[in-house]
Amino acid sequence: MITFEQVSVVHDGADGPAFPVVDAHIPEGELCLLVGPSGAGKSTLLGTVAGLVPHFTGGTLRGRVTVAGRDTRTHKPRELADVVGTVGQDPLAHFVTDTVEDELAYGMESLGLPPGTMRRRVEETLDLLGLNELRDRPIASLSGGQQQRVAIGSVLTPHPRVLVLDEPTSALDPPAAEEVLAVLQRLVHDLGTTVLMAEHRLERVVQYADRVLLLAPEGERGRDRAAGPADADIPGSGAAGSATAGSATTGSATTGSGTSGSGASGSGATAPEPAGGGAEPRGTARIGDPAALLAVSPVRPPVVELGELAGWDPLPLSVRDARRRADTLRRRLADRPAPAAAPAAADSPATEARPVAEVSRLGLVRDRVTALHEVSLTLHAGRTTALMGRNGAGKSTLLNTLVGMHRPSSGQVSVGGRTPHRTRPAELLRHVGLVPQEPRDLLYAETVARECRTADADADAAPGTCRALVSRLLPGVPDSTHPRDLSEGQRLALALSIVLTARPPLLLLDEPTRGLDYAAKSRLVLLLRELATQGHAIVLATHDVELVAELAHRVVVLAQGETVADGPTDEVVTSSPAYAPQVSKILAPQPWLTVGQVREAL
Ligand SMILES: Nc1ncnc2c1ncn2[C@@H]1O[C@H](COP(=O)(O)OP(=O)(O)OP(=O)(O)O)[C@@H](O)[C@H]1O
Ligand SMILES: Nc1ncnc2c1ncn2[C@@H]1O[C@H](COP(=O)(O)OP(=O)(O)OP(=O)(O)O)[C@@H](O)[C@H]1O
Repeated sequence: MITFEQVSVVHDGADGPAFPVVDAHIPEGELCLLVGPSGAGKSTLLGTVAGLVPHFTGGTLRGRVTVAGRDTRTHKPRELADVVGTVGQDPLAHFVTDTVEDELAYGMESLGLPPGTMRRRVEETLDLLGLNELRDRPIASLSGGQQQRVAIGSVLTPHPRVLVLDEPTSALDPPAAEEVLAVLQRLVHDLGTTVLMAEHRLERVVQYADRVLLLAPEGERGRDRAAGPADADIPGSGAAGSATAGSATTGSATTGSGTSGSGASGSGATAPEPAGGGAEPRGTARIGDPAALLAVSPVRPPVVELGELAGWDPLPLSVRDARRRADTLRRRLADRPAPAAAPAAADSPATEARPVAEVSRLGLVRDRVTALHEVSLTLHAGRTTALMGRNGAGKSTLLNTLVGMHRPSSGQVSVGGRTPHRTRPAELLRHVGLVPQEPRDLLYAETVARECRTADADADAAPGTCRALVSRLLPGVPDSTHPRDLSEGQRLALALSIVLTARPPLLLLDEPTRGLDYAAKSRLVLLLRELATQGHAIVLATHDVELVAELAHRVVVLAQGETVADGPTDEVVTSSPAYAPQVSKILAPQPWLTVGQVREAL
């Protein structure tokens, strides 16, 4: 259904191709997961399928991409719209109407479907994605996750034969992500829809994949692991990876396109070329069986890391697979001391008790929607708090209120002794910094280098401070690129670095791991732990349960604007399967939450 023949793309002004050569076939009725590190070229490759690359983005496309027999170089996106539905990384950029219901109907209207059919599908989709209550709402007033659901719904209603999805669950709460993936699986199984999807949170999606397209040349795994000192702490680093590498290379050596979805099939057997910035593509991408390719992938979910640590062969892809094999590991762990209650930084007694912000009975009404109700919270220096809860629960609203973007409707907010909405921004900057859900909102300059210089100057930091932070979080972010052209993960790394340059005593991060691969996430964890030990208070609004398990001392769960749980991380995350990290689900009732903790205990 989708065929890539010797495909590569060079962006205008780039000194080399955006990804390794892709030569692969994805049969009808399969879900193919596109896997690769941040900046590996996943979005670019997806763009070639919908015709966005090169028609909208410029750049040079080599080779041939066909969808349902149509060449995407000679067919404009509009001429592919009846076959391909696309959800990009930034739903706001793609909305064409103002309200939820209109947006769901828009694609069908353009295709001229009968009104009765449109009506029925809009209703079905509103139910399927839990959007019924929001049907009349202006899209601009929705939370990030609510918008992402609308974007997904709007491509489902025309029933395209091919769906191209770029991180479709990145802003979704864990139960919503499961619901969306179940819907996609039903389309694949019952209607024969073909899905090509990029996603960083492999723990959410890999068990649904019929095959994996790995956008990292052979040998990349070894290089990635050996990269830098920060990588020492990355789960699974070390020599074990090479032991399983053989099984997957066998899988990728056959050519052709199987239709069964079982076993490895595909192409990519040509000898790997050295990676690097030259004009030649960096090796060849591989397509095949998910387990075989994840064994050699530079990015792998915790369940695979745990499987490798325990020596399981084949490696498990789902919690269920892993639980079946976990008896021996549980016995080995049974007499080991439980991990320390706070999984992150060591407490420093000097800073521990000092509150840096106080929220007291905060209420906030926005356009008649109660976004927050009677929320009380004290944030202490040196502590990391995770804010969790379903899409629309009020997490972003709370963070935005702490930086003065909203005036409380009731109650009080105080940050560093100031009332945020009455404090001048330049003054407030010295007390609190926010990395917003959409990092683009922070970026104004023409190049990465200029953003960094401005950040250093604004924060009175030594020249080079911001740039060093960017490189530490995500090596390889180019200096001269316009922030608009960065990959999602690169843009986030830049926005984070800008805020961190000012070293605010209270650091707020709204969904800080969207677009970040596991290695970048591990580096972020190290950096934030370091800041917590130095006495910064950190609040993360996130749906990433694995990040929470690694980092947070405390978890606060919001539901419909109210606090419904507030306690130590291990207690809160294990009390509900929706918030439990993979390791905890596999080893429950034992207390381990992360692969790192298990490795240390063994
Ligand atoms: N229009 C452009 N001009 C120049 N370079 C670009 C452009 N678009 C993307 N790039 C570069 O191409 C590379 C691949 O970007 P892409 O967005 O495809 O990666 P990705 O795998 O989707 O990353 P992420 O996981 O972070 O979303 C990056 O280095 C990015 O900076
Ligand atoms: N401008 C607005 N007008 C009306 N309601 C709004 C507006 N902005 C947000 N809301 C509503 O306030 C509630 C809280 O939104 P908020 O963005 O804080 O949620 P969230 O917990 O961060 O969600 P997500 O996980 O999806 O990012 C939601 O019901 C949202 O639809």
